[in-house]
Amino acid sequence: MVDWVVFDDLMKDYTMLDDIPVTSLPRHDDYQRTADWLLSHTKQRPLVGIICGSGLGLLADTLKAQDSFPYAEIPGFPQSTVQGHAGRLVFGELKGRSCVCMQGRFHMYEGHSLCKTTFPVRVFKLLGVETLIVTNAAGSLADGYQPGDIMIIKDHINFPGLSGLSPLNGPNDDKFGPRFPAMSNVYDKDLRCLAMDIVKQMGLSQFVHEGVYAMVGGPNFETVSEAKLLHRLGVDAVGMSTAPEVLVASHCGLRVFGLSLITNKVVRSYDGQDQVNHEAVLEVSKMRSHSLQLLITQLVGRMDMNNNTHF
Ligand SMILES: O=P(O)(O)O[C@H]1O[C@H](CO)[C@@H](O)[C@H]1O
Ligand SMILES: Nc1nc2[nH]cnc2c(=O)[nH]1
Repeated sequence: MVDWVVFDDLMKDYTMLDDIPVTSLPRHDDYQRTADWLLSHTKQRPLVGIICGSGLGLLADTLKAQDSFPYAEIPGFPQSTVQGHAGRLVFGELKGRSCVCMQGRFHMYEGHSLCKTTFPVRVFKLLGVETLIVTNAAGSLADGYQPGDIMIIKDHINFPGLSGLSPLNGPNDDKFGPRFPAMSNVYDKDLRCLAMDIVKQMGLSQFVHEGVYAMVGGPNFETVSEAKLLHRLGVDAVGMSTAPEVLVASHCGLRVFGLSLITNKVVRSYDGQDQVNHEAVLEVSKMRSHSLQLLITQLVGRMDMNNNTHF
């Protein structure tokens, strides 16, 4: 079984790809062992995997016929340390469709290596999941966005990735996917169109946008100059997660859909008094998570199954 303590300790000392201790990277067997344990503890056979962002874990509570496992009980699973991330894997049904839901995700700023933050995604793949839905809490840079709005993620800018921090670093495991995966169509267009259709029917068009998410490393929020830079680059919303999970999902052939709940405006002026903080992020997430839950439930109910063009 992968020894995260030893691995993370080693990773602290290795910044160059050449120096990554290859024997410490999780191997296919490590992911498989966790997936086999889960499959032997639940009758659910999920086709949809959902990752809940900060304060958005209530979605998992709406699953029917639940089996749930604290992360601490799952062999090989990392532990979450952030407030608003309960740390449970919940299996169950949404609209009669079998799903598995992470009530709490892992972030790079917690000190996890990126392959650890994305470990569950490959486990999902081995459970039989075809589609990954990622959600997050994010700050907005786009002019028309308000706290409480929802952004369907059209594309992302992965700042850690652009500077060489990728969960796909190290030897490629061809059993999961190719050495050089394309990312130009990573957020599935059909699912984005279906979501927009559902949004119209729910009468939510005024509050829902489609835009570009940027991942930064965190854990600090942005300086004014960083916020101005992100805005100039065409970023609509910024957070500290999601991109690594999406990379790993797409690499192993999962179809991906992503939603950001806008919890705050990123401060772009030196004159304002506003200061973002995690408690405010959680408060807005909880307040508006119901619409996001309804949207995801409808989407799961209406999406094509066994129709994953990535296979
Ligand atoms: O991306 P999620 O996990 O939703 O959380 C977001 O909210 C936290 C900051 O309040 C950061 O972790 C940021 O990434
Ligand atoms: N980086 C970043 N992450 C967030 N998560 C929620 N809000 C924010 C924000 O304003 N900036």
